[in-house]
Amino acid sequence: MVDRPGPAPGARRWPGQTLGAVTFVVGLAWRADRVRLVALLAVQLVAALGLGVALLLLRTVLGDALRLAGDRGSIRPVVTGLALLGLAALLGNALHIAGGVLEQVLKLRTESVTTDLVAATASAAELVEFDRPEFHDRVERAVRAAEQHVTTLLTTTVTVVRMLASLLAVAAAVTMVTWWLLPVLLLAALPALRVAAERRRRDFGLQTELAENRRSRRYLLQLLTGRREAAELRAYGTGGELRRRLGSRYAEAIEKERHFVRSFAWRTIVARILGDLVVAAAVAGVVLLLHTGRVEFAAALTALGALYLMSTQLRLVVMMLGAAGGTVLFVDDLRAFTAGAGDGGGRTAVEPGAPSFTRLAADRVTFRYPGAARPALSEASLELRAGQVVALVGENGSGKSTLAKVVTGLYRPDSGVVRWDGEPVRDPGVLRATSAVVLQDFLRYRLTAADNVAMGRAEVAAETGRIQAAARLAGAAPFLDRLPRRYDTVLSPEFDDGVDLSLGQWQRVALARAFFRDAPLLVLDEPTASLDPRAEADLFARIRTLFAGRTVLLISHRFSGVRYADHIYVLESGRITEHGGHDELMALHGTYAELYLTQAAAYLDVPATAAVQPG
Ligand SMILES: Nc1ncnc2c1ncn2[C@@H]1O[C@H](COP(=O)(O)OP(=O)(O)OP(=O)(O)O)[C@@H](O)[C@H]1O
Repeated sequence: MVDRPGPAPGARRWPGQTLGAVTFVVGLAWRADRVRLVALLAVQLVAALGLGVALLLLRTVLGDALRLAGDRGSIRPVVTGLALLGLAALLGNALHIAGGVLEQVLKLRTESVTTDLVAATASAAELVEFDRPEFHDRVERAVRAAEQHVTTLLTTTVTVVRMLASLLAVAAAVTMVTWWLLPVLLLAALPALRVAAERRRRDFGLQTELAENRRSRRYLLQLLTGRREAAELRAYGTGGELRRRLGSRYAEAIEKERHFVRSFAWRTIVARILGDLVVAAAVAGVVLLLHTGRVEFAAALTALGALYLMSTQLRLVVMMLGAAGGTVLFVDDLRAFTAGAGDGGGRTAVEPGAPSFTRLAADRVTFRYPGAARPALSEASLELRAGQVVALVGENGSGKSTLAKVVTGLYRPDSGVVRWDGEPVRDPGVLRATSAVVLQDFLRYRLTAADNVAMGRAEVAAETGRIQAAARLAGAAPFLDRLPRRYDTVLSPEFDDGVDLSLGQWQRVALARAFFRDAPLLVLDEPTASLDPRAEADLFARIRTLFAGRTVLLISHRFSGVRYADHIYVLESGRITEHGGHDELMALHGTYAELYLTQAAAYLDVPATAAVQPG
């Protein structure tokens, strides 16, 4: 699960980690397209086998050619051998092209499966995770791994399989001549392998360190290029300052990367030279054998060719493993991140006909946001009875939205419980399944109008009739009907034929989404903040008929609507300080009465101080 820290990347030993990452990637490719994966690996093996056969053929052709040169043989076997070599080269090329095509499609399919896995893990994470910077760093790394590293490691794996198989085939072909070439070559690769392992570990550390820098760069770029941001940026002339910040964040990252790359350059050079010295010694060995007459000329020539082939392949393998260093760690990190994806999201679907509650209560709930000095809610209790309209009031930051999110299962309380008909609710998914929320900062999907409504209940077929009915109830139908493509219009000018809505119109669309969800509990967090006075009065006047049969939790600073609620709770610094009906609370002359009269005074032209005087 995402809230498990997972094994610290870089802590496990290199072979185990690499094997784990490769198995994970191959597993993803298998899930994505097993036919292509098997075909691709088969192509690599056949191509490698072909190389070994070609080498043996070369040795025979060379022997025949030397005999022909010494007037001891005929031209026929030479011509046949050369023709067969040509055919092998043709086949090799064809296999190379076929492999490329297979790999391209397989990579895209694997990327799609991996991205979906990351999306599933992020969607299943508890809402509170999104308030932790570490979670965003992990998501950032996971997205990066899904978009780049998984396919890179897949390519590396396929290439390394081909190279290792080629090495084996070539080694098998020359074993009869110079069996000791293989261990010598492996020895030559050792220094480079060591440097690659060290680089891999440090690279991941650097990338982890730079995660926040990358997120901040992405955010700044979004500010500078986004449509929603464009107006305010121009109005305040902030573009230049934001670009300067983007530049300085880039400069920080470049400096760190530059330092890292330089610190490894000389070690890589030394490792290369050491490896080349071992290969040179092997060449000298073959020449010595030829000189002392222990191998014939054709065999020695073939061995030298093979030596060249093997050392190039081995160098490429080491290079690829080195380059795959960070990749392995990123993939390993992704594996830990996505392990157990899908088991933490709980239920969010409203099951038609699901039993509703008679009483839903928050019982002394306390909740603190990650990293916050003080709790946003302290032992807050509230009760919602079926069919009631219950209001939450209080000053900015008093905890109203947080309490609503606890009651609807979006946050788990640190202590206290939510009770359903007296029974503690263990699975917050049940609460999410029972409620529809119109959040203060509701989503504005850059999708069609119909989608914007139907997302209220995405798991059922979006019937046009039901969408339009929900839009009518929310007062959104008149303007949605006038859109160029009616409900099929995309609500964003960033897309062809797309249009934008006014904020008040968007608020009605969000309300329509809640109607479409058709849940027993409705949370309306400042539902009229952007509505005009007539629309606001209309919503409050009709709130009971509109939501008949449902329970409504209303958060609002508009006391004209709040006063008609069945029960009103007043929050102050995360605590419920007063509750009751409007008349009861007015008679108390407490916070509610003060807030109510302050607002009323503004409309009645009465000085607020006079209005809030008791009596
Ligand atoms: N995601 C968050 N991370 C950290 N602190 C938060 C977060 N959201 C809210 N808070 C803090 O929790 C407290 C309660 O916030 P909440 O949004 O519940 O208040 P509210 O009563 O709904 O305010 P408003 O009337 O302004 O909408 C505030 O002090 C706020 O700063």
